[in-house]
Amino acid sequence: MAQVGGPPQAGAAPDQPRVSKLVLLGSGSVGKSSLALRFVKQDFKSILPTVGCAFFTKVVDLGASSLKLEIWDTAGQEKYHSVCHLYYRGANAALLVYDITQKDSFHKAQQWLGDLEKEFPPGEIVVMLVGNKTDLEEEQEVPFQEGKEFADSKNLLFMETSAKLNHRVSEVFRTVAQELLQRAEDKRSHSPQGAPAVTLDQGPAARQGKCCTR
Ligand SMILES: Nc1nc2c(ncn2[C@@H]2O[C@H](COP(=O)(O)OP(=O)(O)OP(=O)(O)O)[C@@H](O)[C@H]2O)c(=O)[nH]1
Repeated sequence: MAQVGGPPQAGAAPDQPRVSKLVLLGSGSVGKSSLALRFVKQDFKSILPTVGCAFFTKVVDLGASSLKLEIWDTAGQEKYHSVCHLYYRGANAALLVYDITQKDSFHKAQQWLGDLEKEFPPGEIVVMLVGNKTDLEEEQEVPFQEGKEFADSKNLLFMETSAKLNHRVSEVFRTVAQELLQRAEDKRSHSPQGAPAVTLDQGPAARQGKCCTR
């Protein structure tokens, strides 16, 4: 579990990086907090179950541009499920995390997607399916191909990670950040006056090929 933080800032000054809200969803113990901790603090340790929601921020430097991610780490335990939709309101991106050694957690991630689909029109937010704990490959219950096929069928980005071994963790967040910036850029270039866009509403299909490897 991470520390519960205060409310995030609503926006950023013109010289500040664009701010996007990313929410981590998935069953208890799949490694949501560990992924956030690894990405934000380059750390991995035994952590207690999240209560309610924990909050992190990190500026992702993508060379020519950067993006500030507000990372909302939700509690996966069933008893908190009813409050979780409060956290993903206003999200620009979601990571649907499952544990590759727990088939149930893969099914649960699919249910979370159903919840997101009720909240957001198709393609409005960037969604990545993340199969965590690849270091436990010998116990794998959800093959890579099964995760990828599901992600493809739903037009989601997809990666497998190990928060423990720091395998592909930063790639997950950087890919989502890149996608958010790309969509904002696409939106801006398609708007009649070239005005900066606020709504992010294009699907990731065209760009997802680059991030479907272990
Ligand atoms: N082997 C292995 N263990 C991991 C990995 N990621 C997390 N864990 C362990 O899995 C357990 C649960 O991790 P958390 O990060 O608390 O999981 P969570 O999804 O945030 O859990 P909730 O807060 O209950 O929703 C902890 O004991 C972690 O150390 C991983 O990549 N590999």
